[in-house]
Amino acid sequence: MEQYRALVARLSGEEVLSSVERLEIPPLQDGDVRIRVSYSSVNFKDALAVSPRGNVVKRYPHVPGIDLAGTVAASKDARFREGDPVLVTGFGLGVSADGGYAEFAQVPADWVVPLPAGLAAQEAMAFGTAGFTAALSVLRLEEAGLAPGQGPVLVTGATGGVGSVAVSMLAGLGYEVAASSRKADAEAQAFLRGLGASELLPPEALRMPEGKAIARERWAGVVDPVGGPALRDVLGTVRYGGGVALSGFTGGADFAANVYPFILRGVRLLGIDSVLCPMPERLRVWERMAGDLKPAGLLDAIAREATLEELPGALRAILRGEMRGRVIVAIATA
Ligand SMILES: CCC(=O)SCCNC(=O)CCNC(=O)[C@H](O)C(C)(C)COP(=O)(O)OP(=O)(O)OC[C@H]1O[C@@H](n2cnc3c(N)ncnc32)[C@H](O)[C@@H]1OP(=O)(O)O
Ligand SMILES: NC(=O)c1ccc[n+]([C@@H]2O[C@H](COP(=O)([O-])OP(=O)(O)OC[C@H]3O[C@@H](n4cnc5c(N)ncnc54)[C@H](O)[C@@H]3O)[C@@H](O)[C@H]2O)c1
Repeated sequence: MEQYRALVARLSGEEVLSSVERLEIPPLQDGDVRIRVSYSSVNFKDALAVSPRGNVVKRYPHVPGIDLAGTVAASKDARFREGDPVLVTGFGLGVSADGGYAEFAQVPADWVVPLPAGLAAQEAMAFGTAGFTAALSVLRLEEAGLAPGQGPVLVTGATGGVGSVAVSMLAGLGYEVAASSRKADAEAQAFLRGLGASELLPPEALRMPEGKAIARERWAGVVDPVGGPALRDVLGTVRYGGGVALSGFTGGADFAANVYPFILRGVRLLGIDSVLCPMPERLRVWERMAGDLKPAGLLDAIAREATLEELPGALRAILRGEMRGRVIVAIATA
């Protein structure tokens, strides 16, 4: 029986411990595709998947990794053939099913996206779920009427995965980008300027004046992977008719808001879900990511590589809010 290397997360008392192990390739079920993984990536959700109270994974041992890119090694679905370059993000990958931190993965064909022309596997994983979420946020804002020239677009959590890709995509499309980050060091500032942000703001600068229910209009649109209580202030400063694409909760899951931005300015709160995004839209988003949404410095400026062995450290760092840009995982086949 052929073996493959994978990062395996196991419950040990109250802790989840991860290490690289050799596993046996299971038989391929009807309707499934076996993928030889070349790259994966690191997302906030991957860190939750190896956290005992992360609420993402229900059973261990488990192979995490919500993203993968590679080639089809075997297929029991007529849509895919051996050698096809493909990618998978979301659905149950790395959550209900073993994920991309492995040399091989087996998934339902319904989860598989053909790698779009113009995108290498490495680039697809420099995007990964975070980049897909940034792209979906931009698309939803465009659908709500956002266009360059309307005023600054705010990106929160701007040095993180979703945030940094969003800054880069928006700047590339010609938007004026204001980047909000807790990281005030020179390196983080240079990183954000390099991605195309023209204004840098600490989270405190987004607060509405004390006692105000709504404040001066500032943002033509907002990409918000941070969420939490600060969302009230963000909503209160969106320009007439603008949208807020809300994707994350690094700042908290709960927020209190009032009705004024919605009923006085027609502000729209746009929920962003990358996980179950239906396949026709998923394919459209990836086409845009291989085209006009692909940042010039995707691999050089935003992403850096890690090995399977380096993953536990990278997962701890993202949970502590220390991530800058994207980490792609190079999966070497033995
Ligand atoms: C890609 C980036 C990310 O997605 S990062 C987000 C990672 N977090 C998760 O996946 C959330 C995991 N779920 C949870 O933490 C809890 O279920 C939350 C959402 C807090 C709700 O808890 P609680 O109020 O106790 O309700 P519950 O667990 O009984 O669920 C209520 C209904 O909601 C559903 N639900 C749960 N999780 C998800 C999910 N990830 N996607 C879609 N639906 C979800 C449950 O299935 C349940 O619905 P039903 O009763 O089964 O119909
Ligand atoms: N809705 C979706 O489909 C979807 C998809 C991808 C990510 N997400 C969510 O988006 C968020 C970001 O994911 P990521 O992979 O980019 O993570 P990341 O760690 O790369 O980025 C998160 C950023 O938020 C910052 N941050 C953390 N706590 C903060 C706080 N209290 N205030 C302000 N900034 C704070 C961090 O410093 C970091 O820069 C997560 O909550 C994740 O679950 C959702």
